[in-house]
Amino acid sequence: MSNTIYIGYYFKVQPLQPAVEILIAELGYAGFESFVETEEGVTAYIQKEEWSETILDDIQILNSDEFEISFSFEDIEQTNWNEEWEKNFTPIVVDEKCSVRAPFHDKPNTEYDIIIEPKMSFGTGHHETTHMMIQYILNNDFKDKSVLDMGCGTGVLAILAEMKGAKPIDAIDYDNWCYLNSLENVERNNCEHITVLEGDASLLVDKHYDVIIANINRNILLNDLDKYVACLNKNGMLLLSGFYKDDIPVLEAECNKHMLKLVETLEKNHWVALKFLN
Ligand SMILES: C[S@@+](CC[C@H](N)C(=O)[O-])C[C@H]1O[C@@H](n2cnc3c(N)ncnc32)[C@H](O)[C@@H]1O
Repeated sequence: MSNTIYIGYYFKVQPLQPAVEILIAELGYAGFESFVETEEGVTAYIQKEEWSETILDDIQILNSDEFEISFSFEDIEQTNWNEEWEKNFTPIVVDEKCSVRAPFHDKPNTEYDIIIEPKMSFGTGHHETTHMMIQYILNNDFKDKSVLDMGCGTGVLAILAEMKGAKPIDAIDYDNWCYLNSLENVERNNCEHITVLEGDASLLVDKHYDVIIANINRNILLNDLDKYVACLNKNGMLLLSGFYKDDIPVLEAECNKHMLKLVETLEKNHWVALKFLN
């Protein structure tokens, strides 16, 4: 049962802001995958196979004189994850319309109520990129649209798309935990139009979608964009996130090559989300 796959770092930060924001952005670049802001600072998780002893060497803010940052870290056993999660997870509400919560939280008074048991998967709404993608889904028409959620994590975005009337929906993730967790969450939220698939963009053969959502990272998006575009219907919409403001020019240029036009940009704590139309 001691199958360790994550390492948790517990950072104490003083004063908290903007240091926590900057720290999270830098850790994200270094390969850390999920973050929970705490009263003292932030807890950050990285997959053990992405970790090395020098993982914090390039985190500039740790050398800053303006902030005091200390940390400890430990292996997170797979079996401890739920406990960690329950300890740290507070429900989130996006634009007063959509809440993302765990099954043990009280039912909120929002139009959309998503219940997520995230275990190892990214996608609780706490991350800026998930938050902005939720905003895009809330603010766009999904009624009867066919949707691809690429890099689905917990399945949170696919689930909201179904709640907004989309169908059919494919939710794809190459990580086995995310695949299994999305299946669970799809069932938990009584979704009927979502097919969860384990794999990557190579699954996109003979597929066609009105909307493609991909919250992954700069390099994967640049690499797989042509495969997404090949299955985007005419008058389609592409929503991208998982990268920083500085990455916009390169992603926009690549999308423009495929005749996609950038029509909206969202930004939160250095992270961005882009909406393209073809
Ligand atoms: C930033 S998380 C986003 C999760 C969720 N969609 C959200 O918005 O919170 C990125 C997800 O993409 C998955 N992923 C990364 N590279 C991938 C690839 N090449 N193909 C499919 N999934 C990938 C990861 O396993 C992870 O679950």
